Amino acid sequence: MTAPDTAAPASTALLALDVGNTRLKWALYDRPEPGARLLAHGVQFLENIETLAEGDWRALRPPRWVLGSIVAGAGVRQRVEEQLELWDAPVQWVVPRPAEAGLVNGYDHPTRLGSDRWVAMIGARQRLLARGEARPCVVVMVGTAVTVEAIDAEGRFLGGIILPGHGIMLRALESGTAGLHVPTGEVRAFPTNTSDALTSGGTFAIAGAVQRMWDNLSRHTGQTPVCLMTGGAGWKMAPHMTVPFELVEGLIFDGLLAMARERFAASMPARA
Ligand SMILES: Nc1ncnc2c1ncn2[C@@H]1O[C@H](COP(=O)(O)OP(=O)(O)OP(=O)(O)O)[C@@H](O)[C@H]1O
Ligand SMILES: CC(C)(CO)[C@@H](O)C(=O)NCCC(=O)O
Ligand SMILES: [K+]
Repeated sequence: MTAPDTAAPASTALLALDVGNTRLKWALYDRPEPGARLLAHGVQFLENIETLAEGDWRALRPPRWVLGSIVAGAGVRQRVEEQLELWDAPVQWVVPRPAEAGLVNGYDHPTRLGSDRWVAMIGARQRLLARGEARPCVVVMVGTAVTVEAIDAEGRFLGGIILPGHGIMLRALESGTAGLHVPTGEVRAFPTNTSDALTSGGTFAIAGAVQRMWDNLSRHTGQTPVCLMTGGAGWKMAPHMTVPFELVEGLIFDGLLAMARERFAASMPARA
C-alpha cells in the first residue's frame, strides 16, 4: 500500500547533539544519514541550556530522531532532556559499543570510553573510507580537553590519550604557582617572556603529544598515518603542528550521521 500524495510528509529530520565539557553544540539535518542537508545549527554554553526550547529551538522543524553524544554529567543530561520535551522525538545518547559503523573499540571497558571520542573516530573512519583511504589514522580533538586517538588501517581503535586543553593547562599553572598571572602571549620557538612561555608551552604540549601518537602509530603499523584534527580550537593549533594533518570541522557530527544511518535509516519512508 502506498500513502496518498496529498498526505503531509512525516518529518525525517534528525537533531544531532554534541554535549561537551563546556558547551552544547547542535545540528538539525533533513534526514538521518551522511550527506544530509544541514537545516540549522547552533551552540550554547552549558549554563544556558535552559534557553534552548524557548529560544534557538522554538521555530525548528520538529525532529523525528534525536541522537547525541554527551560527556557532561547526569545533571546536565537531565537539563538537556527537559529542553527536548519540546518535541515527541525520544533521545538516544550514544554509549560506545565494542564495534559500530566499521570501527572496533579496543578500550579495556568499551563503554567507559568518552562518547565524543567514539563518535569522532567513527566520523574519521567514515571520511577516510568514503575516499578509499583505508589507512591508519590519528584523530585529534582540541577543546576543553584534548584527545589523540590511534586507529589502524583495519578500523581498530588501538588506544588514545587524554590531556588538558590549553585553557586548563594555563589555569592550572595560574592557580598552582605564586607568580604566574599574565595575559595570553604568542607562540614562539624561543619564548623570552612569561606570556609567550606559557602560551607556547601549552601549544607545544599538544603538538608534541600528537607527534608522539603519530610516531607510535607509524611504528606499530609500518604505514604513514593520516591525521585528522577537529574541535573548536583546532584552527589555533594548526600553524604549530609538526605532523601532516587535515583540519576538519565537525567530525562528531559526521560520526553521528553515520551512526544515525545504521540506527534510523531503516525506518525512513521510501523515497519516490
Ligand atoms: N591557543 C590555543 N591553542 C589550543 N587550544 C586552545 C587555545 N586557546 C584556547 N584553546 C582551548 O580551546 C577550548 C575551546 O575549544 P572548543 O570550542 O572546542 O571547546 P568547547 O566546545 O568549549 O569544549 P567542549 O566540546 O569540551 O564543550 C578552550 O577550552 C581551550 O582549552
Ligand atoms: C576525555 C573527555 C573529557 C574528552 O572530552 C571525554 O571523552 C570523557 O569524559 N571521557 C571519559 C573517559 C575516557 O574516555 O577514558
Ligand atoms: K568535546
